[in-house]
Amino acid sequence: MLAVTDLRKEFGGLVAVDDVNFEIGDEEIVGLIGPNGAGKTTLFNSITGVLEPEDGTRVEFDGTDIVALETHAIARKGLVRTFQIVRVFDEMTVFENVMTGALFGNEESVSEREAEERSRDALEFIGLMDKKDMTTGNLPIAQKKQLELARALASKPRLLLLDEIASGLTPGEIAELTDTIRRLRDERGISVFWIEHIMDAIMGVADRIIVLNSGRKLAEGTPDEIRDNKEVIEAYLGDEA
Ligand SMILES: Nc1ncnc2c1ncn2[C@@H]1O[C@H](COP(=O)(O)OP(=O)(O)OP(=O)(O)O)[C@@H](O)[C@H]1O
Repeated sequence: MLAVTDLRKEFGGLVAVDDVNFEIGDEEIVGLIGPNGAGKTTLFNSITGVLEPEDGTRVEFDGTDIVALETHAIARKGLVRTFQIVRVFDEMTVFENVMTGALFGNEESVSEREAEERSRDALEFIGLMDKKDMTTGNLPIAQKKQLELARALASKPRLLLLDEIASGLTPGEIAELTDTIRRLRDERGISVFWIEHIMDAIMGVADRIIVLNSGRKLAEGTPDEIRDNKEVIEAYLGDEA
């Protein structure tokens, strides 16, 4: 579904992402972890059109080169992301927020009625239907994150990029969130590529983990393989020292 080849991004003399290669398949949940400054956010930004990667980088989504495309054009193709800092519109209701995803996230134009149907479906799937008329600014953080997921779902994604969606949540809220993410894959066939610092959140649900360190891919494997990987452990210990 997503094939990234020789992804490179420099800031002045600093190589933030250093010729990284990987693929994400259909109905797969892939975690992206690594110490602070490893290049995770830069990698996400380079895939989603926020940053322009260096020449030689190839990013193919369903066989189409998306490197030169703008963020909204990439989203319309079905590659949708959430942000580390939640970006819902606080002054709108929950339902209005989800409608923005349903109306603007799709390649084909969607009627108001169809958008409303998709929004209702997304809110029901995520479990937020009873909050649909609330002003978003009044929601607690866990529900704002659910709302971000609902809005993304309403735009009919094929691949969802999640940026530290578990941060700031209690263990109970994290368990609920990971359950929702697993259902997105199992029941809706959506692939997930997920940056996360909270290991308990990502290790329990990911099929595969990619580890970045100093811009390079340090390791890739199942959660169990990554937990036992000496180089990965050392990279994290170095981060804490
Ligand atoms: N806009 C920028 N200009 C210059 N340097 C940048 C910019 N954005 C990121 N960097 C640098 O690129 C490197 C990778 O940063 P990035 O934010 O991608 O790491 P990260 O793995 O997401 O870190 P964290 O886990 O702390 O969010 C860091 O050295 C960072 O200082």
